[in-house]
Amino acid sequence: MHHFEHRNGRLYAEDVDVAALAGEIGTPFYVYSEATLRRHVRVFATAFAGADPLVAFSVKANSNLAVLKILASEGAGADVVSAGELMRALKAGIAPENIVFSGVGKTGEEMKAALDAGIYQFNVESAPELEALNDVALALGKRAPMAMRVNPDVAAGGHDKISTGRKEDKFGVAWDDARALYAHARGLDGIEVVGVDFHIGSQISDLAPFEAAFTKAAGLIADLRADGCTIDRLDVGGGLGIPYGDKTPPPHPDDYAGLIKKLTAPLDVRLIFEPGRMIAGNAGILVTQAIYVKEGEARTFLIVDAAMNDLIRPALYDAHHEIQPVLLKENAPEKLYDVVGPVCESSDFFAKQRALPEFRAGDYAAIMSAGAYGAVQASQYNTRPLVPEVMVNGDKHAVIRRRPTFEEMLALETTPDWLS
Ligand SMILES: Cc1ncc(COP(=O)(O)O)c(C=O)c1O
Ligand SMILES: N[C@@H](CCCC[NH3+])C(=O)O
Repeated sequence: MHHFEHRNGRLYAEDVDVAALAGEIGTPFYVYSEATLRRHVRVFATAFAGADPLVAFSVKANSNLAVLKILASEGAGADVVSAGELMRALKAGIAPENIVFSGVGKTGEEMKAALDAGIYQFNVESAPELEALNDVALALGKRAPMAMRVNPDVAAGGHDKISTGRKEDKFGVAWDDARALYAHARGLDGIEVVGVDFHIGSQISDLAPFEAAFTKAAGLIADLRADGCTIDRLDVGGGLGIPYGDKTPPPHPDDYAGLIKKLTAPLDVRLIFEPGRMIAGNAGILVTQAIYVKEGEARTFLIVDAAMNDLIRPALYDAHHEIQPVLLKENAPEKLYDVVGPVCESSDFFAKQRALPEFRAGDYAAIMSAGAYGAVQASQYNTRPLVPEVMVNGDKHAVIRRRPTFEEMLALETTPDWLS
């Protein structure tokens, strides 16, 4: 069941008419479906009923407090990568014992905040980070629960810029160093070794890399246990791809969960998942309005009011997003468009040479699958206000982040006194 679909030629977000919403909110804006978020996070609860995995939503994918609150109400935890994300997760009501902290550059201050909060686990990514965590924990008179993020050196991920599990990527501890580093960690009084962690990339389109990484991790767990480490947890990261409408769809989340379940059954570990895109990606769309249709010499440009600063995925990763008219017109001819924004960059595009039903200035368009890595990666480039985010639930809707005023956008800036 899809929560963004046309009924009688009009796009609905659940039971909310998107064109009416656009009239009320003003374009561009993001819309999220609460029902979709809930359905996606329940995949794990269903697949692992009775096994009590921790589903730590990767907050970087969509960090809006309302989104986090919805996921928290489903029992989800959070995977955070900064003090800011930690603060959001706690504020949304996610219990500290359901929070894991990832990232290659955690600062001492961030470690302290997380230790004070009493989070579940630090995923440590290097030898110097391990020392720093030990020092911070000792200074607080605490022991930091620690899993090492190991780099299994498997290639996975939809795009070079989002691959993370290869030797040349900055993430994780080199496979060959892991065992020695764990042995060292065991001797540190500020560290409590609890598990093993990997995360191999994002928008992964088949299950083979997960199986490869998992098989290596299982071997490591056996070695570490033989060395005398207590390994009770395995964090398998995130990374499962979602259908964006261009390529063969990635495996269904049920199949992914099934594979992990089968592989981990003999291991006797508590599983931690860090899904981001899988939960939020297809729970959101970006609604925009055509400003002009420009007939160029070689192309027809559909110039819309959303831009790369609102959704940077096409510019950054050549990502494909489906584009749909919000209101379908009967017998509209198809035309080839470059769909672009108003920002002064050639990389400001949403689609190139895309066949779409004919658009006119003023028509609304929906950029699909924009719920993950959309609003969170937005900027105010060209002094464009961050666009509002709206949550729908059945026929209800609420603005969950409003558009800032220009005064608010400038409020942090001051002119040096020698200029006044
Ligand atoms: C450590 C970690 N966990 C989880 C995720 C979430 O990934 P995804 O949105 O692909 O599920 C990421 C981002 O790739 C990450 O870096
Ligand atoms: N931001 C990327 C995914 C990166 C995942 C971060 N760990 C995307 O939009 O596809």
